[in-house]
Amino acid sequence: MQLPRNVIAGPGALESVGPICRSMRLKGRALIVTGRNTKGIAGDAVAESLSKNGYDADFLIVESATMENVEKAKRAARDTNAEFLLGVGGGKAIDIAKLASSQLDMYFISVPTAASHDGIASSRASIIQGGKSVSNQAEAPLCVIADTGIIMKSPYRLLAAGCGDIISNYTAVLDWRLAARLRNVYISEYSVALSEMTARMVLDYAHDIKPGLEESVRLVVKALISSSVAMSIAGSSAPASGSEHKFAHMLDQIAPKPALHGEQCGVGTIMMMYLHGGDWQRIRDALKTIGAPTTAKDLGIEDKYIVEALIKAHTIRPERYTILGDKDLPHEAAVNIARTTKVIE
Ligand SMILES: NC(=O)C1=CN([C@@H]2O[C@H](COP(=O)(O)OP(=O)(O)OC[C@H]3O[C@@H](n4cnc5c(N)ncnc54)[C@H](O)[C@@H]3O)[C@@H](O)[C@H]2O)C=CC1
Ligand SMILES: O=C(CO)COP(=O)(O)O
Ligand SMILES: [Zn+2]
Repeated sequence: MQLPRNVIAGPGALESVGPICRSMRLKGRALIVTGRNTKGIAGDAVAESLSKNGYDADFLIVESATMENVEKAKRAARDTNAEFLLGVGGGKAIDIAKLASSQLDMYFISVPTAASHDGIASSRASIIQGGKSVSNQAEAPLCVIADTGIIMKSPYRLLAAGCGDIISNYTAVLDWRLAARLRNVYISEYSVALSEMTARMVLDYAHDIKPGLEESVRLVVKALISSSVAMSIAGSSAPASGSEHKFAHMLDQIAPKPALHGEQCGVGTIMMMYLHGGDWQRIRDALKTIGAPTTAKDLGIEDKYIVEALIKAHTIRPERYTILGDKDLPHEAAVNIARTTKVIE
């Protein structure tokens, strides 16, 4: 089980990046893997904090979470003689830096600029390989430094997406239990308990998650970290990624303009909860209350892609058995799932 050694979350946390690296006795140059926008939002401030504490740093700008970009990050780290990496930005920059540093045997520090995903502190990296999303084992970050002041200023849409990524733990756990019964896969009850508790916190406090509220940011950031930890305890993403994630990853593959990861996972959770015979209306109501998408229209994705993603979702991570089974869904069944749950009209 691998967990971060230090987790700092609070307003102004970015200033502690340099001092934390000192306290962790890190040596040498740093490579900051970040996005085009997030460099200005946080990357430059991270470099400044490092510099004040005697560290030189180089930047690598990345956009998509592909294996090519992981290789690019590894090359950049070698070319600049970096000795540790920081991922500064959304889930994609963090996953690229996380996997590159694991493969290079280097320390990694996670600096999220948005509360949009639960990969902040996990030991997993979701990377597109051969056109498909693959969940890779990686090392958990040495430290997580989440500046809630910066996250507070990020678009509310990102925070609402993070809630969708957390609420998806409900169906992920149902799928995991199903796979344990049908396929005899290992299940960690500690991980299940943490994963479900985290999702329940967001569901129960949905009314308190609103734009412009510091408390909302704090609640969601803590939930994302504990969901990450549930994955690290399990040693897999099973407690936080099941059929609803397969659906979301398939949409990323086929929709001309996919929505945010967490938004797609939230909509997937409504439909997969219906398939599991659970209270899908409660999931839908909570997402609505938070202001997260609940329909194809909200996602900005045409109905036909929702149906196609449902039919083919089982082909993502075929080794992870879920309620979607291991065959294409009949077209009519997929339409029925999406219509009954009001995802499509
Ligand atoms: N490794 C793991 O355990 C997990 C990995 N993931 C992966 O993470 C990715 C999804 O993460 P996202 O953050 O949704 O995607 P992302 O990294 O593409 O970020 C979404 C957008 O938010 C912008 N952004 C970030 N911070 C901002 C700020 N402060 N102000 C304005 N804009 C800002 C980014 O520039 C980007 O345009 C997917 O690839 C998903 O598979 C998701 C959950 C868990
Ligand atoms: O997105 C995730 C959990 O929220 C990561 O898991 P996968 O990459 O296995 O889907
Ligand atoms: Zn996710």
